[in-house]
Amino acid sequence: MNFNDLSQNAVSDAHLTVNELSLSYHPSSKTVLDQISFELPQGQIACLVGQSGCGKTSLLRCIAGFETPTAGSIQFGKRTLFDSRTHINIPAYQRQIGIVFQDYALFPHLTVADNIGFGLQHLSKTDKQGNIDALLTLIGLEHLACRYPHELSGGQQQRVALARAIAPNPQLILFDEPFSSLDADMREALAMSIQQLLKAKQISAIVVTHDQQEAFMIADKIGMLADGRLQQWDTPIQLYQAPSTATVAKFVGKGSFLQAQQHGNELVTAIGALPMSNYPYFADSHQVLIRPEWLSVVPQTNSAVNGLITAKQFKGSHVVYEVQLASQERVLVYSPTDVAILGETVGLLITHLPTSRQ
Ligand SMILES: Nc1ncnc2c1ncn2[C@@H]1O[C@H](COP(=O)(O)OP(=O)(O)OP(=O)(O)O)[C@@H](O)[C@H]1O
Repeated sequence: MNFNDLSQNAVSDAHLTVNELSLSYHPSSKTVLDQISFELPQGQIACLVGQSGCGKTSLLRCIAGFETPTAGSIQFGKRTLFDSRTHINIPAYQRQIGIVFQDYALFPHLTVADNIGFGLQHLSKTDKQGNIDALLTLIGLEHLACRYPHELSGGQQQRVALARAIAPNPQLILFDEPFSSLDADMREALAMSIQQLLKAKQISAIVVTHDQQEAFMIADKIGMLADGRLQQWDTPIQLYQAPSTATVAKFVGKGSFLQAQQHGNELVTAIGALPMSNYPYFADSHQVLIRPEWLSVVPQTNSAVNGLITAKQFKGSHVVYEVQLASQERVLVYSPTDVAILGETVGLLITHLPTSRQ
């Protein structure tokens, strides 16, 4: 059986729209989700990031149908899954959404093949076996079909969990920290193979992760939550280069904040005047964000802006310098080579112009 046959029932109308979704677990308790709105076109992968307790899992559980939001709506293609105004609330088991949890949640008494085939009871024996074989091939575990979950590694178990979620042919799969119990190499390899698999099948996915690098690697869109509010819903590059709030800027990636005074189209800072349209500027605090790779450490004589190296870390592929400016502000700078020693006075150049903010 060709694996493509599995997607023959897929409808193209699988656009997820979450509109002004709010949630409080108890009427008197605080708002856990506060008017969350975003859209996810079919086949796109979104990652939810944010501090512990910001509401990532709660949002996933609302979409899955495990929690009842206090207000708002969830539309998936032509189907309304939830709408507080019209009192529509499709039960979880009828939402046709796949779910993959952190702990795999495989059935321990079923083999790999039977775990994958669990949601395919409605098919004939031949069709069911065909689907299971195609999925086993897809996840590269044909040779382990008869094993039980406890006889598999963590990565293998997670691949079986994914195959089980894909088997009923959902158009959306929700992942809650799917790779968190795996080691770094395994995480990266599995994240990439799952991304390819989802893309090949045009399955949309929402992935809750603590790992920003993982989100950058697999996401078409990243949603950053803080205190139950969606701070930004954007491409990974935009989130990194043009964070819309200081909260996002502080959470995503590394960087330094410098005081900035706006003069026309420029931001005047201790490292010079910067074109305002290119740099993330937070007007309420008069601060501009400078990423470490936007600057270079050069000999003192090569720049009008000087600073003192106050810290230095060798990271293998690059060196991280902390440079104290005349204003007493400190900036981080990445350098591909080791060019200065601790306590040395160096020059600083702005060598990279971030892409224009949209
Ligand atoms: N069943 C529940 N009843 C009451 N409060 C809850 C319940 N589940 C979660 N909360 C609260 O809702 C808030 C958001 O929790 P949630 O698990 O969604 O956050 P999270 O971003 O997924 O956190 P983490 O990254 O630690 O998993 C927290 O303050 C949490 O204590």
